[in-house]
Amino acid sequence: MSAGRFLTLEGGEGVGKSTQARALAAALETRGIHVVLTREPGGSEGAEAIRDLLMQGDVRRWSAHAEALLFAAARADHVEKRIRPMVDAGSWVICDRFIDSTRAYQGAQGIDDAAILALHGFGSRGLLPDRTLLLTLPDGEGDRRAQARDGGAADRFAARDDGFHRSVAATFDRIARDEADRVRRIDASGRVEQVTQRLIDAIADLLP
Ligand SMILES: Nc1ncnc2c1ncn2[C@@H]1O[C@H](COP(=O)(O)OP(=O)(O)OP(=O)(O)O)[C@@H](O)[C@H]1O
Ligand SMILES: Cc1cn([C@H]2C[C@H](O)[C@@H](COP(=O)(O)O)O2)c(=O)[nH]c1=O
Repeated sequence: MSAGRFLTLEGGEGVGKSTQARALAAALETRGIHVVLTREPGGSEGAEAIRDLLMQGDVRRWSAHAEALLFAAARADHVEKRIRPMVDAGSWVICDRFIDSTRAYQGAQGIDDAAILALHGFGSRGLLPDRTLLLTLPDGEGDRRAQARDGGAADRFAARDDGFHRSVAATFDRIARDEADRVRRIDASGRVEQVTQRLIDAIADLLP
């Protein structure tokens, strides 16, 4: 049995993470790899229940600190109940968002990066992906795609202002610069199949 792998897709709203997670899963399955597709917040029964708490309601429903704890709790359950067991069993787990989203989004609300990583160390034993694929688009393009998809109905996070989303993008960029071994920036413009090929190129060294 070949080794399991843990891949994450990251980026701002509407850049194509869910579309590419599905396309990458299909491409890997054609190579005979067993793939588990999952997402955050959510991915296990307990984490999906926490997702409902996080995604619904007023923008100010939770304090920034409470929100960071809820994301960490959801991830701890997801990692223990689903991600680690599936990777240990030899599957490739593709997760739509993970710890870097917390660093970017909760970081944009003033939560310190070191505190987020400390919570991750405790809750999820510091699990990091084998590769993180950071999808990038020119400013405003992801928003346009998301609005075309949602018809203007935004969740608690997407509804925040441009300054918030600029801060999210800047943190993703910083993480990609500082952790270049793990994180690859992927141009998400062009046709879906072109973007998928860029993702495959960015994990070529991990393929069996
Ligand atoms: N390469 C592409 N070109 C044009 N449209 C695309 C492309 N990839 C995805 N889309 C469309 O853009 C919209 C957003 O894509 P998707 O839902 O995959 O993004 P996302 O990053 O997962 O969004 P969110 O962060 O809001 O969950 C969808 O309507 C999708 O069909
Ligand atoms: C994992 C994670 C997510 N968020 C935010 C980012 C998005 O606005 C939503 C998730 O919506 P999606 O359509 O499922 O991508 O939640 C966050 O703030 N912190 C996190 O750790």
